[in-house]
Formats: sequence, structure tokens, C-alpha cells
Amino acid sequence: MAVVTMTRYGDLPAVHITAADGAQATVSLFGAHLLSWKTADGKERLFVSSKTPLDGSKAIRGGVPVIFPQFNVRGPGLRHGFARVSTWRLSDSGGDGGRSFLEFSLAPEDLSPEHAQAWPHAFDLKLRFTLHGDALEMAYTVHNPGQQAFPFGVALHTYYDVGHLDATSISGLQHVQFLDHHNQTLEQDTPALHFTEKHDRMYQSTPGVTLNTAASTLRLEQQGFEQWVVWNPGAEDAAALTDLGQDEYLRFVCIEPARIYQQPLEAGATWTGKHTINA
Ligand SMILES: O=P(O)(O)OC[C@H]1O[C@@H](O)[C@H](O)[C@@H](O)[C@@H]1O
Repeated sequence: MAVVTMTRYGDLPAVHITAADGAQATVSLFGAHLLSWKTADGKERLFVSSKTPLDGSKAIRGGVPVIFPQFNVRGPGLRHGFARVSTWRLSDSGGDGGRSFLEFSLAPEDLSPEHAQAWPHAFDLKLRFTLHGDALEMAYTVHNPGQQAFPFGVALHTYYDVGHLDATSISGLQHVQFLDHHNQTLEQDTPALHFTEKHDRMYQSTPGVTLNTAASTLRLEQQGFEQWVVWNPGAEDAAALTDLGQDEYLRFVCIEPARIYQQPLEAGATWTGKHTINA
């Protein structure tokens, strides 16, 4: 049986789940933001900045920021959208021996007046986190219950705790095209991507990639999304991030299943994306 309890993370109300095998997750209602995922061996898999605000005044730096309805500045609204700075509802939870889950929902009535005014569309977001052995599955749906189409982009902006960047690489992207931060389209020629400088890349989707660190190997899979965004700010950009501790950029990489370009969701339609991380 899964055990679900209400807790706090910093000043934020959060939900904690422990699966029958001892795997655990903590999700704050602010942003439906996964802040901690520990496999049954007690190992923390996610990075959270020591300097992030945890009071709802700003998006959280670390964990899994949920991006909607636009990726970064690819749209007319708030950078990376309002979902990561809105308060979601816990809409379902439970589980038996094998699978334990928490499900969160966000609809227009949950938004601040400012965000509701800026995004005057009917929508229904659901995000379900399922613990399943050494795997975490995130199932994300965007539904349009309204009469008119709306444009949207999405991502699950996962920050992995990698220990140290020096011993970190991503495999599975050889011969895959990507757009770099100079807006150049290139193709990766090496079997593994290493982190020796800033990386801000949008790779065409592949079904899976592998994150190798000194302490672990994680297999990441996605369905329904269209890209993998790989981001680490490097020393210079990191120094400008006031919500990141000194040298903490050396401790994480973001690997994000994404649909970065806004595309229309027709009236009555539902988009579904699934992201699975296997430890
Ligand atoms: O500081 P933010 O808004 O959380 O964004 C962090 C990064 O998010 C990444 O997904 C983008 O590719 C980067 O360009 C961006 O800097």
C-alpha cells in the first residue's frame, strides 16, 4: 500500500508518497513541482538549488518544473509559462503493491486573476507521477474543453543530480540533429555528450537517451513530446542566476522532454505526453 501524507517543503504545502518498496516522492502544490524522487535504495535522483525561493514568489530552481503553455520565450506570455508558478490541486492518489501514484490538476479557476486574464482559454491539465519499482513515470495531459483551439507548448524541465559534471555524459544522441543556443542547426557526431561548457540544445526527439554519472545510469524515455532539451548554464551564465548556489551548476543537468513550438490544440482534443525514468 502507498502512504500519502501532506507535508511542507520550505514554506510550500507539498504531498509526500511512499511506495510499498520504500521509493518516495515529494511534490509541491505550487507548480505540481516534483522536488524529490528517491528510489527504494534511498538515493536522491533530483537536484534542487540551495538558493531557490520556496515560498511561491518565484519558480523553483530544480526538481521538475512543469512548462505550459509556452517553452522559454517561444510564445507571447510568461517565460516558460504559468503552470510552474500556479497552485495545482491534488486530484487523485493511491496504489497497490506495484504502482503508486499522485495526480495533480490545473484549470482556469485555479489561476491568479493576472494569469487567467493573460490566458483566456478553457483548459484542463493533468500530471500523474507514478512510482513503479526503480522507475518514475510522468504522464502529462492537456485537454481543451472549450469551443476554440488554443496554441500551446510543454516540457518537463527535469534537473538531475549528477554528483559532478566531470563524470557525466548523455548517450543515445549520436547522429541526432540539434539547434544550439546560437540558433545553428548541427548534428552530434560523438557517441556521448560531455559537459565542458554551457549547453543549451534542442535535439530532435529519440525514444530514449541514457544519462551516465559516476554513481548511476538512468534510462530516459519519452512518448508524445517532440524534442529533448539539454541544458546546463556553464560557469558564466550560472553566476548570473541569483537562485543558484555558487558552483552548483557543476551538480546538475537538465534533460527535458519538450514540445517547444506552440501548436494548436483543437476544441475537445487532448494531448498526452509520457516520460519514464528508469534507474
Ligand atoms: O531560468 P529559467 O526560466 O528556469 O530557464 C532555464 C533554462 O531553461 C532551459 O530549458 C532553456 O533551454 C534555457 O535557455 C533556460 O535558460
